[in-house]
Amino acid sequence: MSSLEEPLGFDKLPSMSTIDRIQRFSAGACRPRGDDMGMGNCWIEGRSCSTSNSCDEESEEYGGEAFPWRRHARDVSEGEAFNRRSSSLSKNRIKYSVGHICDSRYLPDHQHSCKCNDRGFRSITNKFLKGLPKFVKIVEVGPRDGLQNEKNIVPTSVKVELIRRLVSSGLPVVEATSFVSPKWVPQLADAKEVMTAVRDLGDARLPVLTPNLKGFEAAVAAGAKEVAVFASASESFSKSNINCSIEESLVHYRAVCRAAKELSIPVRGYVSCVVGCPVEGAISPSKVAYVAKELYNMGCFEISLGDTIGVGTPGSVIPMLEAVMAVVPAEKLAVHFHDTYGQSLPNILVSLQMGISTVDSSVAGLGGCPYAKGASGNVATEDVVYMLNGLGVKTNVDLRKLMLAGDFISERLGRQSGSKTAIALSRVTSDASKI
Ligand SMILES: CC(C)(COP(=O)([O-])OP(=O)([O-])OC[C@H]1O[C@@H](n2cnc3c(N)ncnc32)[C@H](O)[C@@H]1OP(=O)([O-])[O-])[C@@H](O)C(=O)NCCC(=O)NCCSC(=O)C[C@@](C)(O)CC(=O)[O-]
Repeated sequence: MSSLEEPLGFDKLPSMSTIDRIQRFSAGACRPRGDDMGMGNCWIEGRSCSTSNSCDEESEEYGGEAFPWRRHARDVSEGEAFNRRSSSLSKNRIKYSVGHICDSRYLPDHQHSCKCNDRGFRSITNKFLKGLPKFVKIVEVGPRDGLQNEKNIVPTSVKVELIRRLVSSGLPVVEATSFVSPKWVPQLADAKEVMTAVRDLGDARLPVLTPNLKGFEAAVAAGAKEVAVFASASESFSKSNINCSIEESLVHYRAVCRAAKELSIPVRGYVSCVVGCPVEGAISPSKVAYVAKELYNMGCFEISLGDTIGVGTPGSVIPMLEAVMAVVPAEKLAVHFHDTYGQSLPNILVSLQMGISTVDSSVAGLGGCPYAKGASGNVATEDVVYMLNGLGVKTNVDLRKLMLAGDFISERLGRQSGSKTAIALSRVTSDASKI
């Protein structure tokens, strides 16, 4: 490990009390709890510790809402089913590939201390982080959003293997492909073959994009059990992306939702250009709220808000979310950030603080929309998982397996991963192997 990767210079620490605080966050002091996959959550949630001197109920000093938009605590049962499997995989993996060299700060399931008996420290973290959810559902969009913009056609077998690896990393949802016109998106012309090959992968939901009834019917015939429709908050982007106005698209999507309801197929709704449009510039939050509400009213079980060209900052994301949350409940919303300006992680953090607990991301930061000039890749899933691990928020994703999936696709595409976490952690591992 190079000195740059040391999180703090211990020699420069001002006082013993600070050292004490840091030790609580270091490998020895911050042992993961066996019963929760090392994702003990008390320093975020301020509760649930098993030791007598550990966190009790949330610090009274910060009993009020840190963020006015915050919804009430969510049911975390959705992720619990993955816990045991991921836990045992993690332990084996760590011993095998990292051995004793790499300390637990880098372990995928590393979670900072449950022994948070330092009231001052707890108060500080509670003050800034108590609105975070316990569990974040990550919707992996790499095989679809990530690959759709690739110029060279990726072989179907590679797409299928990528999906298989992503699923085996514990991701609960992996968007597999799009049943769109092959003239518009040639890269995904093999949607039927991909879906047919992955339809029986057991452990994850595998939604596909369907812009109209034709796409919906083809998706269902290929075995899709969940679909997504994609509208835009920008009129210009709607026309360039799906060749129709926003209102026309909503007519198509109502038809898809009706057909899906008859077959009990869940439909996710996307709204793109929620902050900015490559043609129109800034998009007003009220337009986003309007489209989101229409999609919600027609039966979409979840609305994903896409910053398609990645121009948002917390300064523009907060008012947008506030407008949407006035018409669609926070627990029905997801955020979908492209990382063009490196703003995705702060945007995600602020979204979580506002009560959202579903985040779209793309392995190795793949991505970009063919009809949004200048749009870069989605936020890398590895970076999201790393941040959430550090915050003690559960995802049930095995970071090591996820990184292997990222290596796999990056090698096939002939380029370095777009994930800073993947690059940094592979450097740590390779440095370690020289010792
Ligand atoms: C919507 C259409 C189809 C309209 O395309 P169109 O040309 O207006 O459609 P049409 O109804 O006039 O039909 C033209 C031809 O397409 C065929 N067709 C018609 N529908 C389908 C279908 N489903 N599957 C396969 N073929 C289809 C249809 O059969 C016909 O074939 P032909 O008679 O010429 O041989 C087209 O514009 C299209 O496929 N667009 C998709 C573009 C796309 O996938 N963009 C990327 C999505 S990413 C995004 O939106 C943002 C998001 C979700 O990632 C969030 C974010 O990042 O912010």
